[in-house]
Amino acid sequence: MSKVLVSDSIDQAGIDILSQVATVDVKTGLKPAELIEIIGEYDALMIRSGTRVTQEIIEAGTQLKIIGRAGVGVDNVDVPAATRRGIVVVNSPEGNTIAAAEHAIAMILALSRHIPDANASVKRGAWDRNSFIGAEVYKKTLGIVGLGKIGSHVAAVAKAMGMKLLAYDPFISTERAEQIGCQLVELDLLFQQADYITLHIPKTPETTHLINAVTLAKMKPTARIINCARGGIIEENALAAAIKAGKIAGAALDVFESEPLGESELRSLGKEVILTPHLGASTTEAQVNVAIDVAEQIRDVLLGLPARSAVNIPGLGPDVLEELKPYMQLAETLGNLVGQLAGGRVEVLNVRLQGELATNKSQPLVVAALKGLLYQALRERVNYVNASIEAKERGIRVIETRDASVRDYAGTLHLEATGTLGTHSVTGALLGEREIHLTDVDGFPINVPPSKYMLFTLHRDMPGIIGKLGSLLGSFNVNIASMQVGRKIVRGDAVMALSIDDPLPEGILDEIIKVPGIRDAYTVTL
Ligand SMILES: NC(=O)c1ccc[n+]([C@@H]2O[C@H](COP(=O)([O-])OP(=O)(O)OC[C@H]3O[C@@H](n4cnc5c(N)ncnc54)[C@H](O)[C@@H]3O)[C@@H](O)[C@H]2O)c1
Ligand SMILES: O=C(O)CC[C@@H](O)C(=O)O
Repeated sequence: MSKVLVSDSIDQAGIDILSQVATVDVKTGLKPAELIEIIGEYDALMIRSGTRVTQEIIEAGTQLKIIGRAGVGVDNVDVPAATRRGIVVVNSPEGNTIAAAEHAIAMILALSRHIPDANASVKRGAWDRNSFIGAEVYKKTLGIVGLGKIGSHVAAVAKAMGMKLLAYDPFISTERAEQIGCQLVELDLLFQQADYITLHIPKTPETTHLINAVTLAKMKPTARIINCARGGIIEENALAAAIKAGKIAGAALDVFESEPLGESELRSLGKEVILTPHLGASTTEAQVNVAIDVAEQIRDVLLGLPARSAVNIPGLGPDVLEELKPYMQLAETLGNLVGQLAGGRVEVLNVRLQGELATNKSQPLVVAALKGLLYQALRERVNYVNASIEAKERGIRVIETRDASVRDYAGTLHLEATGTLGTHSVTGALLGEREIHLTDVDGFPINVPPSKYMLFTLHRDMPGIIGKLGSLLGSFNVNIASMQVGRKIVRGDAVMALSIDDPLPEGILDEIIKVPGIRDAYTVTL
């Protein structure tokens, strides 16, 4: 049975799902060294934001197949390191959207009405109504930086509160922003006009320290900043200094450059600053959502099924996957076949996607073809996650072409591998939407379903050659299941494709190429 380590607290609903297929150990609060020591026993790791999955941990996780992040951000996982090791990284892109958006709204209101400090003063026994005069949000301008899932929900709620909405997001259209009720503006204008600025962007090199001394100086002295996105988007010392100097009115932060928050100027500030310990996703509903979402994906991957929200398998969303599944199998089989025909080190793989495959949605087929191509070298170590990287590291150049015109099939895939021992090509298609057929080998038309053990010959089309090959195989006790010859002209060059019941015994290939008329022979195991 597989073993799953859960190293941050997650909802029981997730544990129940994992327990269907694995032994689940919940060990929270592990130090990095403790995690490194035990991770080698586990097939899957499930985390929230508390565990930093570094390259060292990934390398120690020799059995790891999947890392599941019960939440959106995967910035606490070294995704490139996981990708190189062929480990799928999955998240829950939508499970905590509402929770995080509502936390941002709560921060806006709490900041405007000084709720945390007013509450604390009453609990201390005071009845001070003069120190907590607030501000209304009605008719104020909210600047939303990042109009994705969370930013859009914040917009909807803020609109209902009567706020005017400005947004900055270079990756969404003006029409989309208008649908959400936002005016899309440049970042500087948003900084200059907003009474509240709320951040809903990922932390990337471009967004790191987006809020700094220079950008803070552009804001109104009455502006308040809310960050429920990621620590590090705001330069915290510059923010504290701006608030102290009265350059802006306040800030509410849920996330910090370093978590847990250590020594910080922000802690010393008064009611103009609200700090929460990364609670954006901490609702019962969101925790159930993300735990189920991610546990289901871990369960599926451990059962050999694909994950629906893998962050490191390009273009393999659930719809695409469903549609492409039979073609993925075709691509993998053809990759494996052409890799074995090519023999030595492959340097260039030409992938031609034809007919209905000539769309951008077919990108995962190239990955599947590479996975097949590298299977002989890497066996189970190659998968959809690392196939492209492994190919690149081996210097395999992939050339992709698309051709919408195709005659006999809805879609065909043609692979041509050029390597140290020459060039070989195969073409395949699906029959009845699922059954794989080889339709061409090295330019010779054939029509055979691939089988586990196959023999291909390149020979001269002449009387008696099929009989001679049949007798030779018979003398080695090799049973032929099917045989087909593909030729372009009568008595010219031809290809023979044989399905055989067992692997070809050692040494027989040398005998086969001694048969007059046979120029080459290749055996493959698929
Ligand atoms: N506090 C929490 O507990 C909590 C919970 C959930 C999500 N989050 C964080 O909230 C953030 C938003 O999450 P989401 O689910 O809405 O993500 P999302 O991918 O749906 O939206 C992010 C948006 O940011 C935009 N964007 C990217 N780079 C940008 C840039 N340089 N400038 C402006 N816009 C840019 C993208 O176009 C996208 O529309 C993420 O950082 C996520 O990790 C925090
Ligand atoms: O695990 C958490 O509670 C935080 C989650 C949040 O930051 C996310 O990115 O989804």
